[in-house]
Formats: sequence, C-alpha cells, structure tokens
Amino acid sequence: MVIKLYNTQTRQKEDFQSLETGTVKMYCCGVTVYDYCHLGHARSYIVWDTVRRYLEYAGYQVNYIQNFTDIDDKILNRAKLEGTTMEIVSEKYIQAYFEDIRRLNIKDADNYPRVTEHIPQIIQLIQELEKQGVAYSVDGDVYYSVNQFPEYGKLSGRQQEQLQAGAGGRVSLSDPEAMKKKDPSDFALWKAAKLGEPAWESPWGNGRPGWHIECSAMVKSLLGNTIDIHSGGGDLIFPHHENEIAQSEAATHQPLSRYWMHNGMVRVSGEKMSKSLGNFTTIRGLLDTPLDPMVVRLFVLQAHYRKPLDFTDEAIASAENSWNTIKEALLFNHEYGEKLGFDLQKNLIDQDAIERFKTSMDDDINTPEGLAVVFELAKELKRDRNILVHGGTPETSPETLQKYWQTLVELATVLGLEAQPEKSQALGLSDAEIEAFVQQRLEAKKAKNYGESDRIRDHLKQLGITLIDQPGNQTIWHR
Ligand SMILES: Nc1ncnc2c1ncn2[C@@H]1O[C@H](COP(=O)(O)OP(=O)(O)OP(=O)(O)O)[C@@H](O)[C@H]1O
Ligand SMILES: [Zn+2]
Repeated sequence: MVIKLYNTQTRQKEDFQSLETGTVKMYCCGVTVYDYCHLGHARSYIVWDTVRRYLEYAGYQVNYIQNFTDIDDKILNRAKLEGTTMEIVSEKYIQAYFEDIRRLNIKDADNYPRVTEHIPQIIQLIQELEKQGVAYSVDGDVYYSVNQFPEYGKLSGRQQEQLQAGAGGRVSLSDPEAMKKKDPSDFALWKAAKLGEPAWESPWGNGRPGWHIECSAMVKSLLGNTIDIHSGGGDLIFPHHENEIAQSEAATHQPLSRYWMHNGMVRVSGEKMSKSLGNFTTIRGLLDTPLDPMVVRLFVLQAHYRKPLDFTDEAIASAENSWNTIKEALLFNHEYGEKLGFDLQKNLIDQDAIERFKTSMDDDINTPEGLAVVFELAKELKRDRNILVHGGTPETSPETLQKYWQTLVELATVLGLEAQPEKSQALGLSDAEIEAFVQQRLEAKKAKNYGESDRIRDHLKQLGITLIDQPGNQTIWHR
C-alpha cells in the first residue's frame, strides 16, 4: 500500500513518493525559545514524531531536522525583563524543551540547528536573493520584494491584491520599518542593529536576521534545495511558510518541499492556546500533577492531526482512562507472561490487525482509526487479565494472548506509546511515603546538611522518582 499525505499546497491527499528511494528528508519548524513549551507545542511535536515513526516503520530512513529560533524580539524582551542575556534565556528554554519533550517520548531530531550558528549561511542566501533581484536594502535593513516572485501566495492561497489590501491597512506613518518598504507586503530578511541588541557583521552593516530567512537557510545548508516533507503548525502557513517558499525558490529555482504538512491547533474555549493570549498550560505544569506523559500523547493522537483539538479537563480525564487500558495490556507480559509460558523467541503477530492499522495510517496518518485497532487488542488482553487477576484460567490460549500482546506492543511503539512497570510501586513505595522522603530532604536542606539531602534525592532517583526543586523551598516529584 502506498502512503497518502495531505499536501497543504495542492489541497489534496497525494501518494507519498520520496525524492530518493528509501530515505525521507523532513524539516519541522521548531520553537522560539523564550518560555516553557505548552500543550500546543506538545501536539505539534507529538504529531511530527508520529509521522516520522510511521515512515520509519514503513521502511524509510528519515533524516529529521528541527530548528531552535534563538534570536527573536520575544527572547530579547524576556532577557530585558529578567535582567540577563539572550544567550542565557535561550539556553535555559532549550534545556527545558528537551526535558519536557523527552518525557513525551518524542524522539530526538537528527539535528537541532540554531539560528545564531547559521548567520554566514543566512547572509549568503540574502546576497543570492539580492543577485536574483528579489531583495533590496534600505539603511541597513534588507527586504524581500514580494512583487518579484510571481508565485507568492501559492501555499496559503492568498492573492497578491488581497495581501496588499490587508497589509496596506496596517501601514502606519509612525512605523519606521513600514516606511522603508517599497510595498507593504514586503518582509524583512535582515534588520539593522538596534542599540544594546546582539548584532552580526554583514555586507549591509551590523544587524540580525529576520525570522523567515532562518528556516530557508538551515534547510538549504542541512538538507539541500528540495526536501520531501516540511511541517509545522497551521498558524505558520502564512506568512512564515509562504515566505520560506518565496526565499528558497527564488534563490534555487527549485521547489523547497514536495509535501507541506500542517497540524491543527490545540484550543482553549475555541481559541488557539498561545503564550501571547495567556490561555496556556505548560507541559511540565500538566505532567507535574502528576500525570503519565503517555496520557498527553494519547490525548493528541485520539484526534486527527489536521483537526482542531480542544483542551479540557474532561478530555484529559478520558484520555487517562483509555491510557490505563492500553498500559495494563502493554504490561501483560511483565505481569503474566512467565506464568502463561510466553515464548518470546517467537514473534507471533496478528497480521490482520497490522494490515488494518496500516490502512488507517496510510490514509493521511489517521491515528484515531489506528488507535481503534490498538484498543481492540488491549481489550482482548484486558478480558483475560481480569480473569487472571482473580486467580482464574484465561479463556484464550496463551499463544493467542502472546500474539495479541506482541502485536499491541509493535503498534503502540509506532505511535510512541510505551509503558514502564512502575519501579516505585514494585518496591512498594506509596505517594505518602515519597512525600515523607521529600519532607525529610527539605529538613536536611534547611539544616544545610547537603550530603543527606543529596543522598535522599539519589535514593529516590534509583527508585524511578525524580525531584524538581522550585522557588520558595517547594519540591515537586514525578515517577
Ligand atoms: N496551540 C497550538 N496548537 C498546535 N500547535 C501549536 C500551537 N501553538 C504553537 N504551535 C506550533 O508549535 C510550533 C512552535 O511554535 P512557536 O515557538 O513559534 O510558538 P508560537 O506559535 O509563537 O506560540 P505562542 O503563540 O504560544 O507564542 C509551531 O509549529 C506552531 O505552529
Ligand atoms: Zn520555519
């Protein structure tokens, strides 16, 4: 079967064919690192991780690149607010990104390019755009001349006249940047240095790159002129991805990406979850409740990736219920495999279930349907587990149970759903006992007995419990 993917650019599902047989070049727009990631970001990266995992399952070798935007007005504002530097702010949130995202079992990218490490490539690309006659400089700024790229608007479907009308209404004579542009819909490729802000030397004087050029330059330098899949949230279609196309394609005269894929937004009361609106829940805030990170993964995958997803307490509670069913089934071998004489030398697979799962996923990564197959297997195992829990003999043969279990593990892994036996529970440590240890450690810290406080932390670590210290002598923990 061939995989079909919805391509935003052609507005239809298309058969997926990679440029080079057996390999996929994939680029996903990464976060601007000025704050902790929220559930909207979690959705985006869970979705693209799942697409990547499915392509790998289908036999492709995927080269997955995701950038960090580590220079931006938002980062500079945060640095000013915290009385620190842009580097310190971005480093802090890059580390936080890794902590949060790895808990969601999102695989590491093959490369995480940062804008500040690609300034020469960015400058080179802007020079190429000048040479091609699509960029012009004014007083140390460089702008892209949208009128010079006839295909502008092909991704978002916006017409040039519409763009001008839209942008025209926003031009203000007091906006010095707008005054420099030849056309209101032109956008900045390079910005002249402002007092006290980081800047790099360039042919146009000291300055820093605009936002859109970074992805064009990093794609080109790490993956080449044309890639297979470019992905990101639907809010990036315009202007970010439209501008990436304009920049890259004017410079190389080749398509930037064969497939453009976009995830729908996580919404709160009908509005996009976003930092600027202040209606967000951070990943770490949610996981420290404490909630199994796999619940978040399941919450995301239960919806089709292109549809909006409403975040509510009820939706999370329902995903938690569903996860418990899958988790118990994933741990079936751990609990009963030995007793039932599972022979793991054998790979017993339910071919029919695999085929149904693939048919769903081949249809534009239909994870809700793929999950339905996972649930069927989990429910089969649950029925016999209930009998085993009460000391009875299962109705299904051990061979069949092993087949269900092995198939379940295979499919759940493709979706990034993995269950760990709870070490602390295995060792009989209850929540109250963990709290008591946390309290003891706090006392030790107050008494400046750091040897003892470290010992307690390491002891809990060995039991699979991580402590996170917070301001005001608070410590939160998670398994
Ligand atoms: N609510 C959301 N739902 C789904 N994806 C989102 C959401 N918010 C951001 N994203 C995606 O996360 C990725 C990283 O986003 P970025 O760092 O640019 O954040 P952002 O859009 O500026 O977030 P915010 O608006 O909260 O500041 C992008 O692909 C973006 O589309
Ligand atoms: Zn980008």
